[in-house]
Amino acid sequence: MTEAIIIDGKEFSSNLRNKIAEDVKTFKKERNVVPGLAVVLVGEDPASRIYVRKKEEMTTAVGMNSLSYRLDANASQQELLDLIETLNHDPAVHGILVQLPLPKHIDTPTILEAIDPDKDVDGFHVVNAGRLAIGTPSLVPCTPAGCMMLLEHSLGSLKGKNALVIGRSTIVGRPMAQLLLAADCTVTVAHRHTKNLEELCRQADIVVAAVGIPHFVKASWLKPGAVVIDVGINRVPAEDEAAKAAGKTRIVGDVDFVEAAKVASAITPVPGGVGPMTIACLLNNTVQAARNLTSAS
Ligand SMILES: Nc1nc2c(c(=O)[nH]1)N[C@@H](CN(C=O)c1ccc(C(=O)N[C@@H](CCC(=O)O)C(=O)O)cc1)CN2
Ligand SMILES: [Mg+2]
Repeated sequence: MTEAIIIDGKEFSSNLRNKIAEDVKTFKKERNVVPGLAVVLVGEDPASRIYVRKKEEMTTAVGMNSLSYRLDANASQQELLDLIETLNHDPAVHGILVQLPLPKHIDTPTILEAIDPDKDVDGFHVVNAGRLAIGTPSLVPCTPAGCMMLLEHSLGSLKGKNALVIGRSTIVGRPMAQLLLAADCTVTVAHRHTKNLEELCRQADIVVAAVGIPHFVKASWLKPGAVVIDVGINRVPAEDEAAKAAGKTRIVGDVDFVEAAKVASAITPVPGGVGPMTIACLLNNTVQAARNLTSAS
Protein backbone atom coordinates (compact mmCIF):
# COMPACT_ATOMS: atom_id res chain seq x y z
CA MET A 1 0.00 0.00 0.00
CA THR A 2 1.42 3.42 -0.96
CA GLU A 3 1.24 6.24 1.54
CA ALA A 4 -0.29 9.56 0.55
CA ILE A 5 1.81 12.58 -0.34
CA ILE A 6 1.79 14.90 2.66
CA ILE A 7 0.91 18.38 1.42
CA ASP A 8 3.31 20.75 3.18
CA GLY A 9 1.34 23.93 3.90
CA LYS A 10 4.22 25.38 5.89
CA GLU A 11 6.60 25.26 2.94
CA PHE A 12 3.93 26.32 0.43
CA SER A 13 2.92 29.31 2.58
CA SER A 14 6.55 30.31 3.10
CA ASN A 15 7.09 30.35 -0.69
CA LEU A 16 3.87 32.33 -1.12
CA ARG A 17 5.00 34.90 1.47
CA ASN A 18 8.32 35.29 -0.39
CA LYS A 19 6.36 35.95 -3.58
CA ILE A 20 4.14 38.46 -1.76
CA ALA A 21 7.25 40.28 -0.49
CA GLU A 22 8.34 40.66 -4.14
CA ASP A 23 4.85 41.89 -5.09
CA VAL A 24 4.98 44.46 -2.27
CA LYS A 25 8.36 45.73 -3.51
CA THR A 26 7.03 46.13 -7.05
CA PHE A 27 3.85 47.76 -5.76
CA LYS A 28 5.81 50.28 -3.68
CA LYS A 29 7.99 51.15 -6.67
CA GLU A 30 5.07 51.53 -9.07
CA ARG A 31 2.60 53.37 -6.82
CA ASN A 32 4.81 54.87 -4.13
CA VAL A 33 2.43 53.45 -1.52
CA VAL A 34 3.07 50.94 1.28
CA PRO A 35 0.11 48.56 1.73
CA GLY A 36 -1.28 48.80 5.28
CA LEU A 37 -3.17 46.12 7.22
CA ALA A 38 -5.14 47.06 10.34
CA VAL A 39 -5.66 44.13 12.73
CA VAL A 40 -8.28 44.53 15.44
CA LEU A 41 -8.45 42.26 18.47
CA VAL A 42 -11.22 42.58 21.05
CA GLY A 43 -10.53 40.82 24.34
CA GLU A 44 -7.89 38.37 25.46
CA ASP A 45 -8.72 35.00 23.83
CA PRO A 46 -5.34 33.20 24.04
CA ALA A 47 -5.50 31.55 20.58
CA SER A 48 -6.65 34.82 18.97
CA ARG A 49 -3.77 36.69 20.58
CA ILE A 50 -1.31 34.24 19.02
CA TYR A 51 -2.92 34.42 15.55
CA VAL A 52 -3.07 38.21 15.65
CA ARG A 53 0.58 38.50 16.69
CA LYS A 54 1.58 36.15 13.84
CA LYS A 55 -0.47 38.21 11.37
CA GLU A 56 1.24 41.41 12.51
CA GLU A 57 4.74 39.91 12.38
CA MET A 58 4.21 38.43 8.93
CA THR A 59 2.70 41.67 7.61
CA THR A 60 5.86 43.52 8.58
CA ALA A 61 8.07 40.70 7.28
CA VAL A 62 6.69 41.06 3.72
CA GLY A 63 7.30 44.83 3.82
CA MET A 64 3.77 46.07 4.55
CA ASN A 65 2.65 48.38 7.35
CA SER A 66 0.99 46.68 10.29
CA LEU A 67 -1.43 48.73 12.39
CA SER A 68 -2.54 47.07 15.64
CA TYR A 69 -5.72 47.88 17.55
CA ARG A 70 -6.57 46.24 20.88
CA LEU A 71 -9.94 46.75 22.55
CA ASP A 72 -10.84 45.60 26.01
CA ALA A 73 -13.09 42.50 26.28
CA ASN A 74 -15.82 44.80 27.66
CA ALA A 75 -15.57 47.32 24.83
CA SER A 76 -19.00 48.19 23.46
CA GLN A 77 -20.18 47.28 19.98
CA GLN A 78 -20.38 51.02 19.24
CA GLU A 79 -16.70 51.51 20.17
CA LEU A 80 -15.76 48.80 17.71
CA LEU A 81 -18.02 50.26 15.02
CA ASP A 82 -16.45 53.70 15.57
CA LEU A 83 -12.97 52.23 15.16
CA ILE A 84 -13.99 50.46 11.93
CA GLU A 85 -15.48 53.69 10.60
CA THR A 86 -12.19 55.50 11.27
CA LEU A 87 -10.21 52.72 9.55
CA ASN A 88 -12.62 52.70 6.58
CA HIS A 89 -11.69 56.36 5.96
CA ASP A 90 -7.95 56.08 6.66
CA PRO A 91 -6.07 56.16 3.31
CA ALA A 92 -3.05 54.43 4.91
CA VAL A 93 -5.24 51.39 5.65
CA HIS A 94 -5.89 49.06 2.68
CA GLY A 95 -7.02 46.02 4.66
CA ILE A 96 -9.09 45.69 7.84
CA LEU A 97 -9.26 42.47 9.81
CA VAL A 98 -11.34 41.97 12.94
CA GLN A 99 -10.17 38.79 14.64
CA LEU A 100 -12.90 36.24 15.35
CA PRO A 101 -14.48 35.08 17.57
CA LEU A 102 -15.76 38.33 19.08
CA PRO A 103 -17.04 38.57 22.67
CA LYS A 104 -20.66 37.39 22.98
CA HIS A 105 -22.15 40.86 23.57
CA ILE A 106 -21.01 41.95 20.11
CA ASP A 107 -23.06 40.97 17.05
CA THR A 108 -20.53 39.55 14.58
CA PRO A 109 -22.55 40.09 11.35
CA THR A 110 -23.12 43.77 12.27
CA ILE A 111 -19.36 44.23 12.66
CA LEU A 112 -18.45 42.40 9.47
CA GLU A 113 -20.99 44.41 7.46
CA ALA A 114 -19.51 47.68 8.80
CA ILE A 115 -16.15 47.04 7.13
CA ASP A 116 -15.68 48.70 3.73
CA PRO A 117 -16.01 45.73 1.29
CA ASP A 118 -12.97 47.03 -0.62
CA LYS A 119 -10.88 46.75 2.59
CA ASP A 120 -12.46 43.47 3.71
CA VAL A 121 -9.34 41.31 3.42
CA ASP A 122 -11.10 38.45 5.26
CA GLY A 123 -13.70 38.34 2.47
CA PHE A 124 -16.51 37.95 5.01
CA HIS A 125 -18.61 41.00 3.99
CA VAL A 126 -21.91 40.11 2.32
CA VAL A 127 -20.81 42.02 -0.80
CA ASN A 128 -17.71 39.85 -1.15
CA ALA A 129 -19.70 36.68 -0.35
CA GLY A 130 -22.17 37.75 -3.07
CA ARG A 131 -19.41 38.44 -5.60
CA LEU A 132 -18.01 34.96 -4.94
CA ALA A 133 -21.47 33.38 -5.27
CA ILE A 134 -22.10 34.95 -8.69
CA GLY A 135 -18.65 33.95 -9.92
CA THR A 136 -16.93 37.36 -9.88
CA PRO A 137 -14.75 36.96 -6.78
CA SER A 138 -12.90 39.96 -5.40
CA LEU A 139 -11.53 39.42 -1.89
CA VAL A 140 -11.91 35.69 -1.09
CA PRO A 141 -11.93 34.25 2.47
CA CYS A 142 -8.36 33.29 3.36
CA THR A 143 -8.70 29.67 4.55
CA PRO A 144 -10.70 28.47 1.50
CA ALA A 145 -8.37 30.45 -0.81
CA GLY A 146 -5.42 28.61 0.78
CA CYS A 147 -7.17 25.24 0.38
CA MET A 148 -7.69 25.93 -3.33
CA MET A 149 -4.00 26.72 -3.80
CA LEU A 150 -3.02 23.44 -2.13
CA LEU A 151 -5.57 21.48 -4.19
CA GLU A 152 -4.46 23.03 -7.48
CA HIS A 153 -0.84 22.36 -6.54
CA SER A 154 -1.69 18.66 -5.94
CA LEU A 155 -4.08 18.02 -8.80
CA GLY A 156 -3.50 20.67 -11.44
CA SER A 157 -6.95 21.13 -12.97
CA LEU A 158 -9.90 20.32 -10.70
CA LYS A 159 -12.33 20.19 -13.64
CA GLY A 160 -14.94 17.44 -13.35
CA LYS A 161 -13.80 16.21 -9.93
CA ASN A 162 -16.37 15.18 -7.34
CA ALA A 163 -15.73 17.39 -4.30
CA LEU A 164 -17.29 16.95 -0.88
CA VAL A 165 -17.16 19.83 1.60
CA ILE A 166 -18.03 18.75 5.13
CA GLY A 167 -19.21 21.85 7.03
CA ARG A 168 -21.23 24.86 5.90
CA SER A 169 -19.79 27.77 7.90
CA THR A 170 -19.68 31.19 6.28
CA ILE A 171 -15.92 31.35 6.95
CA VAL A 172 -14.91 28.03 5.36
CA GLY A 173 -17.57 25.60 4.11
CA ARG A 174 -19.73 27.90 1.99
CA PRO A 175 -16.94 29.90 0.30
CA MET A 176 -15.00 26.66 -0.22
CA ALA A 177 -17.98 25.17 -2.07
CA GLN A 178 -18.22 28.30 -4.26
CA LEU A 179 -14.54 28.17 -5.14
CA LEU A 180 -14.71 24.47 -6.04
CA LEU A 181 -17.77 25.14 -8.19
CA ALA A 182 -15.92 27.97 -9.93
CA ALA A 183 -13.13 25.46 -10.63
CA ASP A 184 -15.69 23.21 -12.40
CA CYS A 185 -15.98 20.57 -9.68
CA THR A 186 -19.25 18.78 -8.93
CA VAL A 187 -19.75 19.96 -5.37
CA THR A 188 -21.65 18.44 -2.45
CA VAL A 189 -21.90 20.26 0.89
CA ALA A 190 -22.53 18.03 3.89
CA HIS A 191 -23.56 19.18 7.37
CA ARG A 192 -24.93 17.90 10.65
CA HIS A 193 -28.24 16.81 9.07
CA THR A 194 -26.65 14.95 6.13
CA LYS A 195 -27.80 11.33 6.32
CA ASN A 196 -25.51 9.46 3.93
CA LEU A 197 -22.18 11.12 4.70
CA GLU A 198 -20.02 8.01 4.43
CA GLU A 199 -21.57 7.13 1.06
CA LEU A 200 -21.00 10.69 -0.24
CA CYS A 201 -17.42 10.57 1.00
CA ARG A 202 -16.72 7.32 -0.88
CA GLN A 203 -17.69 9.04 -4.15
CA ALA A 204 -15.48 12.08 -3.57
CA ASP A 205 -12.19 12.72 -5.42
CA ILE A 206 -11.68 15.70 -3.10
CA VAL A 207 -12.72 15.85 0.56
CA VAL A 208 -12.52 19.12 2.49
CA ALA A 209 -13.22 18.57 6.18
CA ALA A 210 -14.24 21.66 8.18
CA VAL A 211 -16.42 20.35 11.00
CA GLY A 212 -14.41 21.03 14.15
CA ILE A 213 -14.65 17.46 15.46
CA PRO A 214 -11.33 15.69 16.14
CA HIS A 215 -10.65 12.71 13.79
CA PHE A 216 -14.25 12.80 12.53
CA VAL A 217 -13.48 11.58 8.98
CA LYS A 218 -12.43 7.92 8.93
CA ALA A 219 -10.09 6.25 6.44
CA SER A 220 -12.79 3.66 5.62
CA TRP A 221 -15.02 6.48 4.27
CA LEU A 222 -12.46 7.58 1.67
CA LYS A 223 -12.27 6.64 -1.98
CA PRO A 224 -8.77 5.24 -2.64
CA GLY A 225 -6.65 8.01 -4.17
CA ALA A 226 -8.81 10.88 -2.87
CA VAL A 227 -7.15 14.21 -2.03
CA VAL A 228 -7.98 15.18 1.55
CA ILE A 229 -7.84 18.76 2.87
CA ASP A 230 -8.19 18.98 6.64
CA VAL A 231 -9.26 22.41 7.89
CA GLY A 232 -9.89 21.31 11.49
CA ILE A 233 -7.86 22.76 14.35
CA ASN A 234 -8.97 20.86 17.46
CA ARG A 235 -7.18 21.04 20.78
CA VAL A 236 -7.15 17.65 22.55
CA PRO A 237 -5.23 16.30 25.59
CA ALA A 238 -1.56 15.47 24.92
CA GLU A 239 -0.79 11.82 24.04
CA ASP A 240 2.03 11.40 26.51
CA GLU A 241 0.60 10.46 29.94
CA ALA A 242 2.87 12.79 31.94
CA ALA A 243 2.11 15.70 29.59
CA LYS A 244 -1.60 14.91 29.76
CA ALA A 245 -1.49 14.85 33.57
CA ALA A 246 0.21 18.26 33.44
CA GLY A 247 -2.78 19.53 31.40
CA LYS A 248 -0.81 19.81 28.14
CA THR A 249 -2.70 19.72 24.85
CA ARG A 250 -1.97 19.08 21.18
CA ILE A 251 -3.71 20.05 17.97
CA VAL A 252 -5.38 17.50 15.70
CA GLY A 253 -7.51 17.85 12.58
CA ASP A 254 -10.98 16.67 11.57
CA VAL A 255 -9.50 13.65 9.74
CA ASP A 256 -8.03 10.45 11.20
CA PHE A 257 -4.73 11.42 9.55
CA VAL A 258 -2.60 8.30 10.15
CA GLU A 259 -5.17 5.89 8.73
CA ALA A 260 -6.43 8.27 6.02
CA ALA A 261 -2.87 8.69 4.70
CA LYS A 262 -2.94 4.96 3.82
CA VAL A 263 -5.95 5.46 1.51
CA ALA A 264 -5.64 9.03 0.13
CA SER A 265 -3.24 10.04 -2.65
CA ALA A 266 -2.48 13.36 -0.92
CA ILE A 267 -3.46 14.81 2.44
CA THR A 268 -2.81 17.93 4.53
CA PRO A 269 -1.45 17.43 8.05
CA VAL A 270 -2.60 19.32 11.15
CA PRO A 271 -0.64 21.30 12.18
CA GLY A 272 1.36 22.38 9.14
CA GLY A 273 -1.28 22.06 6.40
CA VAL A 274 -4.08 24.54 5.82
CA GLY A 275 -3.44 26.68 8.93
CA PRO A 276 -0.30 28.47 7.71
CA MET A 277 -2.01 29.19 4.37
CA THR A 278 -4.65 31.33 6.11
CA ILE A 279 -2.20 34.06 7.09
CA ALA A 280 -0.31 33.96 3.77
CA CYS A 281 -3.61 34.42 1.90
CA LEU A 282 -4.53 37.32 4.20
CA LEU A 283 -1.30 39.07 3.13
CA ASN A 284 -2.08 38.25 -0.49
CA ASN A 285 -5.55 39.80 -0.12
CA THR A 286 -4.04 42.92 1.45
CA VAL A 287 -1.79 43.49 -1.57
CA GLN A 288 -4.80 42.86 -3.80
CA ALA A 289 -6.91 45.37 -1.84
CA ALA A 290 -4.12 47.96 -1.99
CA ARG A 291 -3.90 47.47 -5.78
CA ASN A 292 -7.68 47.87 -6.18
CA LEU A 293 -7.89 50.90 -3.90
CA THR A 294 -5.02 52.76 -5.55
CA SER A 295 -5.68 51.89 -9.20
CA ALA A 296 -8.27 54.64 -9.79
CA SER A 297 -6.09 57.42 -8.34
N1 LIG B 1 -10.93 37.35 11.24
C1 LIG B 1 -10.59 36.06 11.23
N2 LIG B 1 -10.71 35.34 12.35
C2 LIG B 1 -10.37 34.02 12.29
C3 LIG B 1 -9.86 33.41 11.11
C4 LIG B 1 -9.76 34.21 9.95
O1 LIG B 1 -9.36 33.76 8.85
N3 LIG B 1 -10.12 35.53 10.05
N4 LIG B 1 -9.41 32.10 11.12
C5 LIG B 1 -9.25 31.41 12.39
C6 LIG B 1 -7.93 31.63 13.08
N5 LIG B 1 -6.76 31.89 12.24
C7 LIG B 1 -6.59 33.14 11.77
O2 LIG B 1 -7.16 34.09 12.20
C8 LIG B 1 -5.73 30.93 12.08
C9 LIG B 1 -5.86 29.65 12.56
C10 LIG B 1 -4.79 28.75 12.47
C11 LIG B 1 -3.60 29.13 11.92
C12 LIG B 1 -2.41 28.22 11.90
O3 LIG B 1 -1.38 28.55 11.34
N6 LIG B 1 -2.50 27.06 12.56
C13 LIG B 1 -1.36 26.18 12.75
C14 LIG B 1 -1.40 25.65 14.17
C15 LIG B 1 -1.29 26.77 15.16
C16 LIG B 1 -1.27 26.32 16.61
O4 LIG B 1 -0.37 25.57 16.95
O5 LIG B 1 -2.14 26.79 17.36
C17 LIG B 1 -1.44 25.01 11.78
O6 LIG B 1 -2.56 24.59 11.45
O7 LIG B 1 -0.37 24.53 11.42
C18 LIG B 1 -3.46 30.41 11.43
C19 LIG B 1 -4.53 31.29 11.51
C20 LIG B 1 -10.33 31.85 13.36
N7 LIG B 1 -10.47 33.27 13.42
MG1 LIG C 1 -21.56 37.09 18.85
